[in-house]
Amino acid sequence: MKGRVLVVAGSDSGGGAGIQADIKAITALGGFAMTALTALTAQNTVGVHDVFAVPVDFVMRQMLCVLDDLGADAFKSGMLDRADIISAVAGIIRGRPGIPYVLDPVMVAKGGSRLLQDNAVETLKRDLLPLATLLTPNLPEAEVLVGYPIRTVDDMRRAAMDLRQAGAQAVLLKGGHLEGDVLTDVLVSDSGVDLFSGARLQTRHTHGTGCTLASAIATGLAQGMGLRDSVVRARTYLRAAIAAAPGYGAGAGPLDHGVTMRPDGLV
Ligand SMILES: Nc1ncnc2c1ncn2[C@@H]1O[C@H](COP(=O)(O)OP(=O)(O)O)[C@@H](O)[C@H]1O
Ligand SMILES: Cc1ncc(COP(=O)(O)O)c(N)n1
Repeated sequence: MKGRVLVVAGSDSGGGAGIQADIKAITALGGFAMTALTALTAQNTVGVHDVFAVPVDFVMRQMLCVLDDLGADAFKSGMLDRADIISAVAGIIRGRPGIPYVLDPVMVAKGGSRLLQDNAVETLKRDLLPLATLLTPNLPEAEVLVGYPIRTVDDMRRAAMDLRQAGAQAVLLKGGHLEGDVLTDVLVSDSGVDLFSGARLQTRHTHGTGCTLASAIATGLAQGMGLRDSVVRARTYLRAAIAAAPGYGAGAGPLDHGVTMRPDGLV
């Protein structure tokens, strides 16, 4: 069974987002997670308190070691921190065109800390966007990438189409940051436009939702599922994990990534 996902992202010591969320989500959906760390954050549910950068050569070492030996069925990237890391990661992914790649353009943590340097956005657009099988921006990230405000689902549809024009093969623009009781994610791919809507779960425990969703989708692609089916399963898993959130911490708490492993947790 295929299902090896190589994740390039940062560590969240609080266990709710970043590499920790990625490993948990991939495992919960039956995949095999491998990792290349770009940065370590001292982080909890309240915010990012410190960042320790990993040198770019060591990020590449981690990726190449894994690829030379274990191999991968999908790539997923999250916090890339700096422009030099983005260019290096792009070089490695570009050399393996058959492997699907989910690009989560992480820029700012929920608490407001920057997880990508300002000068790195242009590099991300130029080097990584054209390699993405799927780009998964949230609303603020999509605004930075397209350069105009996004206030409605129609705006989301337009922005997702523009980002596809900019080079991503498909775009899932996530609507969690839009006000309202109903949340809509917009998928634009070569099959057209798909809207996924659902009731907003009333909770403050949404730390790591973006990381979790992108890794869950990458797992589906690694396992040989189609893009739409991967998105549908990932959203079902994400909702179950949000609904079962344990409520840890004083801020935006983590999800229950292990929900699929409980007798009553169905995906
Ligand atoms: N309260 C919620 N209830 C249900 N789904 C949510 C909730 N908050 C976020 N989501 C879903 O989680 C995913 C990521 O959310 P979003 O907040 O848009 O991105 P990010 O976590 O990257 O900031 C999206 O699929 C969104 O629809
Ligand atoms: C290391 C790391 N990577 C990504 C996120 C974004 O997650 P979120 O937007 O859900 O806070 C984070 N907080 N920390």
